Amino acid sequence: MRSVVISGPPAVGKTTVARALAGEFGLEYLSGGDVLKGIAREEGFDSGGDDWWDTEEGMRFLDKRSKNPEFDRRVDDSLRALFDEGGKVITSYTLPWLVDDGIKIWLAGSHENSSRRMGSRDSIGMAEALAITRRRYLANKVLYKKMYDFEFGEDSSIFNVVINTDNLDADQVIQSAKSQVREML
Ligand SMILES: Nc1ncnc2c1ncn2[C@@H]1O[C@H](COP(=O)(O)OP(=O)(O)OP(=O)(O)O)[C@@H](O)[C@H]1O
Ligand SMILES: Nc1ccn([C@@H]2O[C@H](COP(=O)(O)O)[C@@H](O)[C@H]2O)c(=O)n1
Repeated sequence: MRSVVISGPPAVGKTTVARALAGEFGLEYLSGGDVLKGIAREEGFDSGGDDWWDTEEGMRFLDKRSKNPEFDRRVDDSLRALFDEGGKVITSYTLPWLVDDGIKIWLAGSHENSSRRMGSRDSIGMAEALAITRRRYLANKVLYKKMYDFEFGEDSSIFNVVINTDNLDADQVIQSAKSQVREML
């Protein structure tokens, strides 16, 4: 069975959709974030919890990654090999630009909506969530341009499925993803 990759800006809902697709189609769910957290642990960070990326420690690791692309390269190399085995659903910022086959989903959404979602997931205020969303988005954009020469968030032409999540709740996004993926698996 083909693998599925889900990309999109921070806290747009990638994990939520990936888990739902895994359950619906019997795919194995893997998270780029979890692989990267494993590397953060090797680097001495205490990287637990869904909200870790949005903590001060998570931001420090983001700065470290910005200076050293090797962390991200290790994540991407291992995920690429797993993706090519088939039968996976993977959340990854970068994989859609790095693999040829498979189903590529882009979840679009404004920074404001991402921040609202991050705020309720991580129990932080809107202003702080907005600052974190922008910082994470921009740091990744710069890093991927430098590493792979693509413009994260600006080119949806490589995706098989694009869902604008701004006016949809999580269940509506999931239903849309399921019905489109069902046609392509
Ligand atoms: N369409 C939606 N509308 C409102 N809330 C949503 C929607 N999709 C997901 N959420 C909620 O938003 C929060 C962030 O979702 P999720 O963790 O799936 O995002 P993510 O893109 O995987 O995040 P990250 O980039 O930080 O790994 C969660 O609390 C989730 O329940
Ligand atoms: N090569 C990468 C790097 C990161 N991810 C995803 O990033 C999230 C955390 O990263 P931030 O830079 O935004 O703090 C994490 O949830 C992963 O989804 C990735 O997929 N691939």
